Amino acid sequence: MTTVGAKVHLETLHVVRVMRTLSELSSGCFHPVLVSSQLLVFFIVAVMAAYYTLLRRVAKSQTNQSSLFLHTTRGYFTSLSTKIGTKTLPIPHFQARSLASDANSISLFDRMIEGNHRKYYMLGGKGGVGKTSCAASLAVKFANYGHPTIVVSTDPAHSLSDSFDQDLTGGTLVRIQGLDSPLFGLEINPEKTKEDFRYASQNNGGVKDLMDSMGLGMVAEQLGELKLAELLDTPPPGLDEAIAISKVMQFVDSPEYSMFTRIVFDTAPTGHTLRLLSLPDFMDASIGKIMKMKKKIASATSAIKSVFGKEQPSLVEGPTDKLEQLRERMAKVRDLFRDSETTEFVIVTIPTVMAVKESSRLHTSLRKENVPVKRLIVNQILPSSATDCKFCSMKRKDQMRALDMIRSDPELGSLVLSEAPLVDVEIRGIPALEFMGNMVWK
Ligand SMILES: Nc1ncnc2c1ncn2[C@@H]1O[C@H](COP(=O)(O)OP(=O)(O)OP(=O)(O)O)[C@@H](O)[C@H]1O
Repeated sequence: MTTVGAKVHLETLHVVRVMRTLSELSSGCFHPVLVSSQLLVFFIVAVMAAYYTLLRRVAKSQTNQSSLFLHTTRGYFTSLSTKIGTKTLPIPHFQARSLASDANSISLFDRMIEGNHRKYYMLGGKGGVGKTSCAASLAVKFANYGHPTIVVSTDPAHSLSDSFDQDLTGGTLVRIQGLDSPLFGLEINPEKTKEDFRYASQNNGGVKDLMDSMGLGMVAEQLGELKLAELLDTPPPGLDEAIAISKVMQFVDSPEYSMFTRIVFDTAPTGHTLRLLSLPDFMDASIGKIMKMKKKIASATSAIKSVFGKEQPSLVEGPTDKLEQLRERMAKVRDLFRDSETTEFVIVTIPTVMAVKESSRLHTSLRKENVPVKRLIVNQILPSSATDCKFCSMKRKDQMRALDMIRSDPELGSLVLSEAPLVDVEIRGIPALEFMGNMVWK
C-alpha cells in the first residue's frame, strides 16, 4: 500500500471507529431518567466532537490539503430587605393561579402571564446593560403571579447568584428563598461539565465504575477512545451553547420539570446567544452528515465483505437509533425557539449609540432566525429630574438622542418599548428585583 493509501486507510479506520462509537452510544441500554442529564450532554459533545474530528480528518484525507436617581428607592429596599439563605430543596407540586384578563385592555405583561401552558423567555443584549437584573425580576414577577418558574443563566460569566444574592452555582436547580411562590434558579456551569469530560477520558476509573453500575461501561470506554480530553483542550466552537441546549432539551422533555409553566433564560452577551440559537440547526446538519457518512461507509464495507463472502453486521440501522432521536430533539428545540406562542426573546439595551446599534443588529439576526421578538427594554435611563447638575443634564440629552434613534430605527422602532430608570442602588436581592420588575414588566 502506498503512503497516501495507508493514510487514507487509517483515516477510514478512524472514521469507522468514530461511527462505531456513535453507534454504540446510540444503541440500547439508556435508562431515560438516569441518563437524562449527564449522558445527554455527553452525547451532544460526543456528536460535536466526532463531527469536528470527521471534518478535520476527512477533509484532510480527501484534499490532502452617584446618587443619580433622584426619586430615591433606597428606603423601599431597606424597609424590605432581609438576610436570605439558600439551600437545595425538592421540587414541590404547585399550580399556577388562574390568570383571566379582559381581552380589550390587555397589556403586554398580561399576555405574558396568560395561560398555564409552558412559555419560554430569553433575555439578551450587550454586556452589562442589565440582562440579568431584567431576567431575574421577570422570574420573580412570574412566581409572584403564581407561575412555577425556573430562571436559568446560560452566560458562562454568570451573575444570577449575585443578582439574587443567593448561591445558585451548584449546577442543579436551587429553590430561591425569600418568596412564597415557587421559583428555582440554575447557573449552567460549562467549565464543570468540561472538567467532567476531561475526567471521563483521562481517568476512566471513577466514571467507568459509575457507568458500569448503570450498565454503560462500554460507553465509558468508547468515550475514552474518542480522546475527548484532547478535543476539550481545544473545544469545538459552540460547546458552551451545546451544554446550554442540552439543558433546554431536559426542560422540554423531562416529566420532572413539567410543572414549571415559565422558564426564563438569562443569556450571554449577543455573540454567544446567536450561536446558541443557531446551534440546533448546526447540530441537525451535523448529525445528518454523520448519518449519511455512516450509511456510505456501511454500504462500501458490506460490498467489500460480500466479495469475500462474509456477512457484515449493519452499521446503518439499529432498532433504536439514538442519533435520529437526538436529531428529532434538536428539531424540537429549533422549532421551540421560533414558536411565537411559546417563546419570546426580549432585547435589553441602554440609551447609548453603541448599545442601540448592537441591539439593532441583534434584532436583524433574530428576525433572520425567525425568533419572535416583541419588546425592547431600555434600561438605566436618567430620570427627567436629573437635570440640576451639568453632567446629568448633558448625559440625559445624550440618552434622549439615543432614544430618538431607537424610535426611528427600522429594526427597533416596531418593538414595544419598556423604559426603566437608573436607580440609586444596586439591583440585588428579592426586594430590589420586585421593585425592578414593577418598573419594567407592564
Ligand atoms: N436600572 C438600573 N439602575 C441601577 N443599576 C442597575 C440597573 N440595571 C442594572 N443595574 C446594575 O448594573 C449592573 C449590571 O447589571 P446586570 O448584571 O443585570 O447586567 P448584565 O447585562 O446581565 O451584565 P453581564 O453582561 O455582565 O452579564 C448590576 O450591578 C446591576 O445591579
